[in-house]
Amino acid sequence: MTLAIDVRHRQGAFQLDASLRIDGGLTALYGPSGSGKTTLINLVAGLARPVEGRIAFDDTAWVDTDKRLWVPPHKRRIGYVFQEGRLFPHLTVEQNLRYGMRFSKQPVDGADFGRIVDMLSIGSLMARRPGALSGGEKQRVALGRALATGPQMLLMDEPLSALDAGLKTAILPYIERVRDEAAIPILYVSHAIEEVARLATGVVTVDRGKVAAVGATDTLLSSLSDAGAAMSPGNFLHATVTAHSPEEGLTIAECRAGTLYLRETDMAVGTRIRAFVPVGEIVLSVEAPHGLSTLNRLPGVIETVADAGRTVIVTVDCNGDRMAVQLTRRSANLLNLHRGQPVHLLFKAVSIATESVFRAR
Ligand SMILES: Nc1ncnc2c1ncn2[C@@H]1O[C@H](COP(=O)(O)OP(=O)(O)OP(=O)(O)O)[C@@H](O)[C@H]1O
Repeated sequence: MTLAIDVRHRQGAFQLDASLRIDGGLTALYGPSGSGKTTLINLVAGLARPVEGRIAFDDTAWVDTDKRLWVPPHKRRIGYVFQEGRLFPHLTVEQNLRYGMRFSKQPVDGADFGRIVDMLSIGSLMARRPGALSGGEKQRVALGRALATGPQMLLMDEPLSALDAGLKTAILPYIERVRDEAAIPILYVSHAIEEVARLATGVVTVDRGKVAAVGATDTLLSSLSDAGAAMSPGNFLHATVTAHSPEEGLTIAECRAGTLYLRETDMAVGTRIRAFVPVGEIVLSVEAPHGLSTLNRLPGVIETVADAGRTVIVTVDCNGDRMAVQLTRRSANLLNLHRGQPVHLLFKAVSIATESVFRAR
């Protein structure tokens, strides 16, 4: 499946000019506040009409201003999950789940309904009303309600931003399951880099109403480091869990760059993981570190030193793992950093969020 978007739109002083193609998997729309992410998915959903342009899902055009073609939202077969669940407070979970199905042209059948309920572990909540659900449970039900309509595409607009860190971590595996099992494309708006790093198979970055970059998650989030600080991008390290130290609350893993010390996870020894290390969390040292509490110490050699506005982005080859580090210009000047220089990259185990360490796909 392919969603092809080529639109121009105006909202007050804001102009959106976007042209992109999205294939299957979970595509994150990522960018600063006010960049136009919600506007873009509202255009896809049919909640707004572009001033000019075309949006097509495979061979079906949903909007084509040249041909005066407009398919209303309910005929696009899109499931929509918002920041706050927007469940009907007076209906039970089951009634909420079945509500959308009544208005859908192709709701799921009984077997698929059961699969959705199992996939999201909401079977035990069926008789409750939304007021008796936690924030994370509400979002799982909202996701279930969207899936039960039998959508051909799912739009999720910052679905986790109202949840605290613990609830967020708890719901991420469910979104991964939907991504991997529901086999429909998902367009997912977020400005939380860890969420994008973990969930997205592809990323579209949006900046001031324009598509800035499109690419596979690992490649794109790593290369964003060259684009500047505003996005707070980071590095993916691929590693294998080698041990746990429950008394210290640590999980230990090996990657090409060296040994990683992470907050304790429940991933078994031997599990292949990806850890997302934000550029801003890394300290660069030109000498072997002594007397520091920092557990993660990866040796490497500087590859590039590049200006990024008021800061400097340094890329370091750590035995084949390429890591980007963000420094102030003053630090870079004081250390006289240059290509080929041996350095050490340091970061604390606790600076890597639990949700930033996940199973490799
Ligand atoms: N109805 C409207 N009338 C005029 N301007 C609007 C309207 N709705 C949104 N805007 C403006 O359009 C721009 C894009 O908004 P949009 O909600 O798409 O951004 P966003 O990237 O989703 O931001 P956030 O991450 O904060 O949700 C913003 O500058 C916003 O102020």
